[in-house]
Amino acid sequence: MASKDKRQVEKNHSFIQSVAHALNGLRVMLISERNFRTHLISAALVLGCAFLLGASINDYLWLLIAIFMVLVAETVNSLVERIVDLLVGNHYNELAKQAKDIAAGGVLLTALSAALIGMLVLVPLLIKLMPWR
Ligand SMILES: Nc1ncnc2c1ncn2[C@@H]1O[C@H](COP(=O)(O)OP(=O)(O)OP(=O)(O)O)[C@@H](O)[C@H]1O
Repeated sequence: MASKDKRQVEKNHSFIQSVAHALNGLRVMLISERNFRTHLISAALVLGCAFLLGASINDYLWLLIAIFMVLVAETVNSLVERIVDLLVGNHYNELAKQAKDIAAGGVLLTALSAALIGMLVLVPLLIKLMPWR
């Protein structure tokens, strides 16, 4: 139950309403952010590989931390984009550019560290399966 009044501007009245609005935020991310969808698909592929390679609970823990780090960074990036757009609209502004580029840089950092974590977890599992071992 999001809100009966679609134009609600006052505080949420219940925990359920807060969760409903948070879920709506994730729905907006899914619908409007292509990179968020790409990260979700990559995450599903990595978890699928981990399953096929017989990953341990510890391996899944590292992978899940890496995956959620990227997803959270992507939501913060989208949040910054929207706030900047609200403030400056379609006008070029050097601080707006810096704010958006810095937020995107944060996503890049998390994506690079997630790729590193993914390799550190999956490559040893792959090597274990090699016939010459
Ligand atoms: N108002 C602005 N003033 C100056 N530069 C801007 C402005 N809006 C966007 N930019 C530049 O254009 C880039 C892309 O803009 P924006 O982040 O809105 O697009 P996007 O496609 O949603 O990005 P992403 O790929 O991170 O989702 C920004 O990183 C920034 O460099």
